[in-house]
Amino acid sequence: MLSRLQLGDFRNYRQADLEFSPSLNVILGDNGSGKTSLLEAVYFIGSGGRSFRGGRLSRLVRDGADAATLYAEVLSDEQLHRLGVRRTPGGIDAIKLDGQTPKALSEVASLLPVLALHPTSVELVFGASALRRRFMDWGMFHVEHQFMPLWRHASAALKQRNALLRSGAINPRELGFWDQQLAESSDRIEGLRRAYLSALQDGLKRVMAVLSPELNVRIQLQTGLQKGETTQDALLRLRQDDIRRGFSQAGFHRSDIRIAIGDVVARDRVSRGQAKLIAYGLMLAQLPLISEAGKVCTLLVDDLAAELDEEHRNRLLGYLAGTGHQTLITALDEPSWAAVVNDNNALKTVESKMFHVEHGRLRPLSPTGSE
Ligand SMILES: Nc1ncnc2c1ncn2[C@@H]1O[C@H](COP(=O)(O)OP(=O)(O)OP(=O)(O)O)[C@@H](O)[C@H]1O
Repeated sequence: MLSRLQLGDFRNYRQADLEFSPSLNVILGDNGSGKTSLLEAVYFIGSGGRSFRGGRLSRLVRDGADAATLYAEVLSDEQLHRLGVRRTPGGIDAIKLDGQTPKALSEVASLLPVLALHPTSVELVFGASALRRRFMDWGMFHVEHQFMPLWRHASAALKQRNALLRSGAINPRELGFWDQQLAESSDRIEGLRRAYLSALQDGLKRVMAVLSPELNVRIQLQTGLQKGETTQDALLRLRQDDIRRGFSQAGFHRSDIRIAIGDVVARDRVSRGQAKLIAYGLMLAQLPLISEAGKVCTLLVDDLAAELDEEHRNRLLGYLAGTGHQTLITALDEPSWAAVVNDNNALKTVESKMFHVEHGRLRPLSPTGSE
């Protein structure tokens, strides 16, 4: 979990220094004050340098500054780690973890599992399959030791096979070799994903019973293979077409999660508000699995009220209050947050810290709201 964060020239922050609560942290501020940017900074560290909002990453650097700097103290496995990152508009140009220089920020992503619950999370239901693959692979990266080496091996095999397909001079024995490498590693990844989704389905049932009991959400791995077919069979079946197209159409990189309400695919059935509850439910269902792996997640919750009616918002807040994971949540001002707490008994007993942000300047508030 995140203990401390210092920002320099990140978005509209010149300088900020915050010490977080291990449970609930409420970030208050008007529109455009810098709430989302703060969550974005945390996400940047935990996701290996990504942002959860669209747009160019070069914009993370404050206008007119040369580089953004982030320093984080992260508690993982009861050890405090110190991480420093510098990002210029061109990319990350320096990383230090406990005095050492890792090759990439993604190498330290396992220290800080972050999940961002924000308005565009609905894309998990409505968007492209790549988002759902990234979603399940994120969970497996954190809970399944075998996953990352397997994924690297499969990615290397896919790259080699695609390069060969495009080379114009295909040696059938070489192609057969990469078929086998890609097929074997894909089948093993799919096996792990299937087991992961099955565990997730159990958790999802419990979360949805709180968030939205009327939605009977079912998830299932879709491999794109025909009935009884192995990945090796599919690669052979699609070989000529793969050669024509110059890429591999079967393998771990083509899987998807089928999200259904009863028997109907969710994207054809649900409203945006319902899709948001399903997406949040899927993310929150990962938390018990993260806990079982001995890790604590940092949840970034932005613009919670958007598209949710009061009842569902309160159900969600009630659930968030009891996860046992660290949460950073945004709200407009103290009266609106006080009203939320007033409606939600579970929030009253959670140990929390509040911060106020105005034009990129942050200050902590005492629990009563006065400075
Ligand atoms: N590179 C940058 N340099 C300076 N300011 C920036 C940069 N990128 C974004 N901003 C500004 O930072 C401000 C904070 O944006 P942010 O999205 O964090 O606000 P917010 O508090 O989440 O607002 P809302 O409540 O409307 O969602 C905005 O005014 C935005 O224009």
